[in-house]
This record gives sequence, C-alpha cells and structure tokens, in this order.
Amino acid sequence: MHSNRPKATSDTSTIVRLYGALLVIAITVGALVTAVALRDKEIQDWRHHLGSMSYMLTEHTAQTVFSAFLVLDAITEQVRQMDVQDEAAFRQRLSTVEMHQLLRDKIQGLSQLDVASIVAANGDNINFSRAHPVPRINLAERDYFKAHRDQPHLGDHISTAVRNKGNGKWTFYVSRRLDDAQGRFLGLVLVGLSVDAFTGVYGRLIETLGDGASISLYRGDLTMLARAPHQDDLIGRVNHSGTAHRIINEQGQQDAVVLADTPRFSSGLSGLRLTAVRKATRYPLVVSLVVPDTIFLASWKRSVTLIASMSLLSIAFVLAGIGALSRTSRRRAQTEHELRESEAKFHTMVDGATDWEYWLRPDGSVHYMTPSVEQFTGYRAEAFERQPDLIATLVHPDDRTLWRQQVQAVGAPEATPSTARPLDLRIVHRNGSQRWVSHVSRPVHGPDGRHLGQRISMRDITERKASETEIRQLAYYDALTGLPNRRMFLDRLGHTLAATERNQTHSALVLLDLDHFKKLNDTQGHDVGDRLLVEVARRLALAVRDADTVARLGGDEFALMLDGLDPDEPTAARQAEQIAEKIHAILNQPYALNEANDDHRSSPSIGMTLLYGRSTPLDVLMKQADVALYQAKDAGRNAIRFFNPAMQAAIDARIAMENALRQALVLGQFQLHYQPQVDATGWHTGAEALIRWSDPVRGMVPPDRFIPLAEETGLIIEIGQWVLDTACAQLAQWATDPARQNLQISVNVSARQFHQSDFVERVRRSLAASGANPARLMLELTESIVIDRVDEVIDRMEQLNVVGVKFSLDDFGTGYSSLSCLKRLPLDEVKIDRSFVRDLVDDSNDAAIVQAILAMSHSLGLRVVAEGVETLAQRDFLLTRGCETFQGYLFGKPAPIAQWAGSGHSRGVARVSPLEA
Ligand SMILES: Nc1nc2c(ncn2[C@@H]2O[C@@H]3COP(=O)(O)O[C@H]4[C@@H](O)[C@H](n5cnc6c(=O)[nH]c(N)nc65)O[C@@H]4COP(=O)(O)O[C@H]3[C@H]2O)c(=O)[nH]1
Repeated sequence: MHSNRPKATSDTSTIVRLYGALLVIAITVGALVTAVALRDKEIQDWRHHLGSMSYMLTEHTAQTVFSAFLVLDAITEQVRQMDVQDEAAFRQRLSTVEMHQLLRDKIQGLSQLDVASIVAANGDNINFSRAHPVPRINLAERDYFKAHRDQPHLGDHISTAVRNKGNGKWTFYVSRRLDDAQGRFLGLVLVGLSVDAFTGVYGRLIETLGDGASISLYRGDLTMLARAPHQDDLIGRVNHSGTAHRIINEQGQQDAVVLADTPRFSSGLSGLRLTAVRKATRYPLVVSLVVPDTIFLASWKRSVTLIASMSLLSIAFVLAGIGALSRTSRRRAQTEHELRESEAKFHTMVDGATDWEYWLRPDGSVHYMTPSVEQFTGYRAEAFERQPDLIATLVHPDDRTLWRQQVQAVGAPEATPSTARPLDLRIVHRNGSQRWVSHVSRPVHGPDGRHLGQRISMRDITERKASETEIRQLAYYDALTGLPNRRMFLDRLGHTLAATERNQTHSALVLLDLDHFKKLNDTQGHDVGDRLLVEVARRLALAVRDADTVARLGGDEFALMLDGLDPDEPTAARQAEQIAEKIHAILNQPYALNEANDDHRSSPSIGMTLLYGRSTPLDVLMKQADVALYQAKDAGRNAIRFFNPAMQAAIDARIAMENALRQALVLGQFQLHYQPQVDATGWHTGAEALIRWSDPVRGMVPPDRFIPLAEETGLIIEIGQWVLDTACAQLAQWATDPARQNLQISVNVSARQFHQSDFVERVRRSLAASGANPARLMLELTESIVIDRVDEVIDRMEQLNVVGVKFSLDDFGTGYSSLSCLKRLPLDEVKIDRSFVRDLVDDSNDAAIVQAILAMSHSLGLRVVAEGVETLAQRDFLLTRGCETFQGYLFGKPAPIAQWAGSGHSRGVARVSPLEA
C-alpha cells in the first residue's frame, strides 16, 4: 500500500539515519579514544607510581642488608683486634662464650638478622649467636664458604638463599673472609638475613596493590633471594629471560619501569604487566616489582566500563531518538502522503462528479464547488466564489422562496441532518434553458461539533421529471386527446363531491358518446375516427369553464364535470341542462375530418346527473349518468337525458337482476330452447340453441334482457360454457338417433366468451367430454366479435375448423363488417338479420339489402340462413332469391327439447311451399 511512498519521505528518513549513524560513530570513536588515552594515562601514572615504589623498596632492602653489613663490620673488627695468628688460635679464641655473647649482642634487636656465625677454615661453624656450645655444623659445602676459600680477594659476599641449618628458615648470608697476617685463610664471618624480613614488607605492599602483584629480590647476578608472594621453587633460580634480566644484564640499566606482555611466573598465562626494576646502589641487589594489568588497568577498566555504558546508553538514546524521529517523520510523511492521496481521490471523485456539489460556509460564502456547476448553470465555480448571490439568481423564481427557506434553515447553527428535506427545483441556465434538480442540503459539523456551514448536492433530474410527467400523462391522461382519462376523472369526481359539500354548491356529472361513431370508425378507418375524437375533445374543452373537467373515458365516451352550480337543486339542474344543450349544439356542428369528408355530421347522446355531497357513492353516480345516457340513446340518439327517479328504479332493478343472475346458474334456472332451421323443402337441417332463464319472480326472462347484463358482469363466461356443454350433450344424444343424427346445433357465442384466452380449448373440452361430433356444431359469432382483432379471431376459428367446428355470422347486415374482412373469415354460414326479413316484402330497401347479401354470400360460397321468417311470403321471397335455409316462427318457435317432435319435417311448410305448389 505504501510502496509508492514519496521520495521526500525516504530522503528525510535517510538523512535522519545518516545523522544517527554519524552520532553513533562519534560516540564510539570518542569512547575508544578516551579509553585509549585513559589507558595511556593510567599506565603512565602507574609507571611513576611503581617507579617510586621500587625506589623505596630498593632503599628499604638496602637498608636492611646494610644492618647486616654493619654487624659484619663490627664482628670483623673485633676479630682483627684479637690479632689471631693461626688457625688453631682462631678456633680457640673465636669459639669462646664471650665471642658467642658478642655475636648475640650484635644481632640483638635486629629482627631481620637471623644469625651471626664464625666459620673455621675447614667449614666448621665454630661459634654463632643462637647457642653455645655450638652444635656440630659444617658449612664447607655452602657456596659462600667455597667462594671465600677459593677467592682470597672476593670481598664481601652475598649468598643465595637457603634453608638455614639452624631453624630451617629461608635465609641468605652476607659474609667476609678472615685471613692471618700472611694472608692465609682462617675462616669467615657470616650474618644471616631472614628472607621473611623482606617478604613480610613486600607482602604487605603487595596486599595494598592487589592480587597478581609480586616483588622479587635478586642478587646482582639475578639469582632470586626472596619473593612475595613466596614460591619455594623460584628461590635460588637465576632469572635469565625476564624483564629484570633484559634491563640489568642486556641493557645495563640501573632502573626502569617496563610494560610488557610476558608470561607470569605464577600462572604461566600471558598478560600485560608493568615491571619496575631497580638496582641497589651500594649492594649487588636488584628489586623487581611486577604488577599485572588486572591491577594497574583495574581502575581504567572501571572507567572504560563506565564510558562504554555511557556510550552505549548514549547510542541507545541516539538510536531511540533516531527511531522515534524517523518514525515520526515517516508517520508525518505518511500522513502527508495519505492526505495528498485522499485529496487526489476526493478531487477524482468530486471533480469528475456529474452532480453539482458545493459547501457553503456559515456566512454563506462558497467554500468549495465542483466543476460540474458549469454544466448546470453555464458559470464556472470561480464565479460563485466571487459572487455567492449568483446561486439565488439562478434558482427559478417560482422555486426561490422554498429554496431560500431550506438554505436558511439548514444554514442555522442549530440545524441537524433532519432539518433538510430534498427539494425539487428548477435551475435556469445562463443560456436560458431550465433544468430540474433534486436539491439536498445537509449541515456540516466539525469533529468538535462546530457548525461549519452546509453541504449542498444538486442532481439533474430533468429526465426523471420528464419521465414522471410522461408516466403521469399516460396514467392519468388520454394519449389521443390529452384529456384526463377515466382514472383521473374518477379521482377528480371524488374531490368534487367533497367540494360540493364544503361549498354548498351542486355539480353535474355528464356522460356522452358519439352516435354511430363505430360506423364511422369501421367505414372510414381509425384515423378518421381519431380525428373526430380529437376535435370533439377540443370543442368540449372550449365549451366549459376552466374549473370544469372534461375527460375521455374510452372509445367515443366522454365525461364532464360541471362545478359551481347553484345550491338550489332545480336551478342547478337547469344550469346543467343549458350547458348540456350548448355542448349538444357545438358537437352537432359539422366536422372537417379529411378532404373527402369535410362536412361530417356527428351527434352526441348525453346523459347526466346532479351531484351533491358524498352520500351517493361514485359508482352509483356513474351508473346514474350511464342510465341517463342509455335513455338518451333509447330516445333515438342525439338527445339529452337527465337522470330521474324512474331511472333509479331501472338501476335498482338491474342490480337486483345481476344478483339473481348469479344465483340462476347455481340454482339451475337456465334452460335451452331449440328453434328449428329448415331447408327449402321444410326439412329440418338443425336448430339454434337459445337460452331461457326461468326466474321464480320474473318468470321466463328473455335472453335480450339478461345476456347484455351477463356480458357486462362477466357471468357470460360461465353461462356460455353451460350453453355449450348442454348443446354438445344434446348433439351427442341425437347422434344415437338415426332420424336426427345429421342435425346440427347452432350456439350463440358472445364477444367476451370468444375472446377468452382458452376459448378454443374450452370448446374442444366440451366436445370431448360429451362425445359430440364437432362437425355438427355451428358457432354463431356476431359482427362485433369478428370486427375487432381480426387476425386473432381468424386464428381461433381456424383452430376450431381443424377439429370440424363450423362458424356462422349472426345478425348479418346490422353491423358494419366490410366485405374484405368477411372474405378473410373462415365462415360456413351467414344469417340474415330478422329486421331485414320483417319488411322484406314491403320495403324495397330491405329487399335490395337481402338480395345483395344473398348474392355476396353465394359468391363467397357461404350458406345463407334467413332469420325471423314468419310468413310464407317472406319464405317464398327468400326462396326465389336463392336462400336455402330458414328459421322463424313459420317453422317453429324456440321450444324445450322435450317438445321437439320426432319428425324431421316442419309442419305445413311443404304444403305452402311455392316450390312444391
Ligand atoms: N319476432 C320473431 N322473433 C323470432 C322469430 N324466430 C326467431 N325469433 C327470435 O329471434 C332470436 C334469434 O336469435 P338471435 O338473433 O341469435 O338473438 C339472440 C341471441 O343474440 C341472444 N341469445 C339467445 N340465446 C343465447 C345464448 O345461449 N348465448 C348468447 N350469447 N346469446 C344468446 O339473445 C337473442 C334473442 O334471443 P331470443 O329472445 O331467443 O330470440 C331469438 C328468437 O326467439 C320470428 O319469426 N319472429
């Protein structure tokens, strides 16, 4: 993560480390130099010290030896005064008690002197200071005796140290030769010096110096006489290779203090030693003082330890300091780096953001603003920093008050995040264009809770607003005319009801539809129909006040709400009627729909009802207006009808019938009646199944009265299925009767039933369940079914054709089905509506229509069935014009199957048939 730490960080760190290393080196070198200097100084001091000590030791030693020589002098003088002439006299005179006494007296009080003796020329010890008479002791083998005997001019002699024969202690002797007048050897005088006398002093001195130090006393030829600490094996040995030898014998010096790395006598281990060697001035004696480095460098070592400790401590401090410093510097550099990175991230995120973000200080000045502001306003961020009021001027004037309120509320020190509410407002771009933005403002507080102003985000929601408007438009407005749709109208209707109560005024609900609109649509196409609807919408909107509502509920159905009518009901009704008449008149004006049809006439049927308060539910009000509308249509169209109590009764009756109809299916109140269809000879070809409702209250209800209601309520689905199942069952039953097995049954299919998604499947199931022959089933479709969604209709018909089911077009001639459409449908049969048959004989128009239908159907290869044939004249007319199948009271009324006589021939028809006449 920190691999890309900036160079400055490592530079600082390196410098700190370098300084640290230098400091450590300086401390180390300083410590070493100090240690070396101290060592030199210490050695130097010890040199002086040892020099002085060796001097004093040598003086002391010489002084001690001097006392022995004094005694030697006194005894020699005594002997000389005795003037002894020969050896015998010598023996005699010097072995006396007096002489013994003299010897004793001379060494009396001198503890360092062990003994004073007189030795005869043969080596016998003839007298000595210790006792008298003298025990027999011969010293002829002693080195000093031999030296004196053999060297007449030797002078005074110092012997090697030996264990004396008297008390066994280490002793060395100073001796002098005694001669007679002729120079003959008479014997010698000796004085023994106790080695202890020296080692005692040396030892105390060594104690003060410490372990490892030694003091040695040598004779002039470097034969060791005494040593402290004492070492038996060294006494009497000649020092040939030591420091003393080098100084005294090799270099011929009198004294020196030498630092050398030599093996110690004691341990044989190598080590530095300071050796102070000094030759006594009066006697052939050498004193050597040896001090090992454990002593003379002990103090220095302590100092060095202290220095080393101090240095290490200093180094530790320095290292710790460097560590801390470099950590601090690293942390600081890291923090700076992170800050820079964070800032870079912030700018990458924010500067590239499409939203407009800014931060206002508590005084309203701009602290920061994203560059995206330019897209929103056309101004750069700097312009706002210079002129904070610029923002206010860019907020749309209609939104400014709300905007100001929010900015002020959130800008207050006590503002909390909940103070802010998102606000949709418009921003006017420098170029005059407008943008919708979602404005969200939040207070900014520092870590210490201090109010630092507010942060504002503006997100462009222009497209969202447009989509919302579009969605709203689609949801609440009619796409063709731009008028409110049914949903919005019902919504407003609810509000209007509340308003009438509040304002104590009446409103009027007006429903209207255009007479014969469907015909126009079917004959001239949807474009023309649409143009008419748009023009009607425009005229309606112009005809009413702004406060009123005009809506398109669907198709050619429009609704109006007229508000603010008089509190008095009759007056309000009159006002509403006047407006309705105005509308009626306006809509009756000619329409220029296209070039070929610039004087189109259209008229509305208008039904209306008055509203006051919320006591009457919305759907009831709609029904009331609807009923009035139907009344207007019933009255021959192009009329205005006001809803009245009689109409209410009709509504109530309708509701009651709806409930009864629901029950009818459950209670099995439906029956199928069959009306025969016959051929030219009056021979039954089949029957049309017609439903009957046997209601205990209403009696036998004709289908015309309940089928439309069943259609409207959706009950037709179940009822239609029942009819189909019953007819199929009947077919299956006829199939077992040779006289009727070729008869077919026509079944009416309603639009809603046919347009069910699983209609084909239902028919197949019904056929399969009953076992009926599909070829005997004829489904009657009305023109209104086939005119809509032609392709889907054809598809379904073909699917059923495949299994053998046939189709008949019912009520042909009353609708507006175009010939081209008819040609495409897989039909088998066309039924001429009974309204044409009725006046056929008298009305030349109807006769012409029927003839045209027959001609057209024949040209398409379709069978034609004439409905409602009541008279022979009608039958004959039709027969002579090629109609081959008939249905009507002339041949038989619809009747229950039980009343259907077994005969396959209609009564009396053949008799009157012109063909048979
Ligand atoms: N004046 C006169 N009328 C005659 C004559 N011959 C037959 N009619 C009547 O004419 C109607 C013929 O049926 P539609 O046109 O399909 O017209 C039917 C049909 O559209 C519908 N309908 C009847 N049964 C059903 C059904 O099961 N399903 C559906 N969806 N509609 C049905 O109800 C309509 C009326 O049926 P109905 O009242 O049974 O009326 C029947 C029948 O009784 C005649 O010589 N003179």
